[in-house]
Amino acid sequence: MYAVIEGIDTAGKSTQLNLLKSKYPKAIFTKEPGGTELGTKLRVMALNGEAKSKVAEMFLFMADRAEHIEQVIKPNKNNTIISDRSIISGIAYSTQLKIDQLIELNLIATDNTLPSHVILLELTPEELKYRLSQKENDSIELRGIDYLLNIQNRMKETIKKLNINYIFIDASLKIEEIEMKIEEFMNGK
Ligand SMILES: Nc1ncnc2c1ncn2[C@@H]1O[C@H](COP(=O)(O)OP(=O)(O)OP(=O)(O)O)[C@@H](O)[C@H]1O
Ligand SMILES: Cc1cn([C@H]2C[C@H](O)[C@@H](COP(=O)(O)O)O2)c(=O)[nH]c1=O
Repeated sequence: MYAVIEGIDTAGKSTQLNLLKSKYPKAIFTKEPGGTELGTKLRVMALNGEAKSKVAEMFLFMADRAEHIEQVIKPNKNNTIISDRSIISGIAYSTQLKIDQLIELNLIATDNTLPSHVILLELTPEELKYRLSQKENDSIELRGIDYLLNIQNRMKETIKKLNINYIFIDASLKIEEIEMKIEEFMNGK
């Protein structure tokens, strides 16, 4: 199983991943960007806003994704892999290109590898506004609520287009309720 937790910034991905770690002690937990040695450097460059060109920024994330697939996903294909973000974020956050073009480019980066299970934590505008106000925002979060809600819509569209097994969960539910829904989904219920 290659399961990914997706959602815009502050959706609650890390919170749920921490809970999954105790339920799946043998699973490989990984993330994009930054799941490899090269990816750690690319993550800093991408999130510090070093690229002035949006296309250059997109390719930094895509280079991270290609390395992650080769170094982490493919070698562990017979294990349970649970990743914080994936190709879905890659496509959704690259707003300068059309989703169909981005699917083609990203499938080159992933050598046609796709997650088997996608869990999308979906935020309401009110909850997103509140959660962003509670933390220091990085260069992407500083783009604001409308930008992030558009990304969330693009994530949903991308997941449907890629025809992957998915669940959309209301991120405002209680942490334990979300945890239960994720467990049921991963157990195929
Ligand atoms: N179900 C929930 N209800 C209320 N608050 C929550 C819930 N889940 C997470 N939070 C809180 O929302 C904030 C963001 O959560 P978290 O760091 O898990 O999100 P994230 O998706 O990993 O964020 P990022 O993408 O920015 O790293 C944290 O303060 C966390 O405690
Ligand atoms: C994979 C990917 C991510 N992003 C953005 C999304 C977030 O704002 C950051 C990652 O930070 P987090 O701590 O993992 O939430 O990067 C992006 O713009 N493009 C991508 O491909």
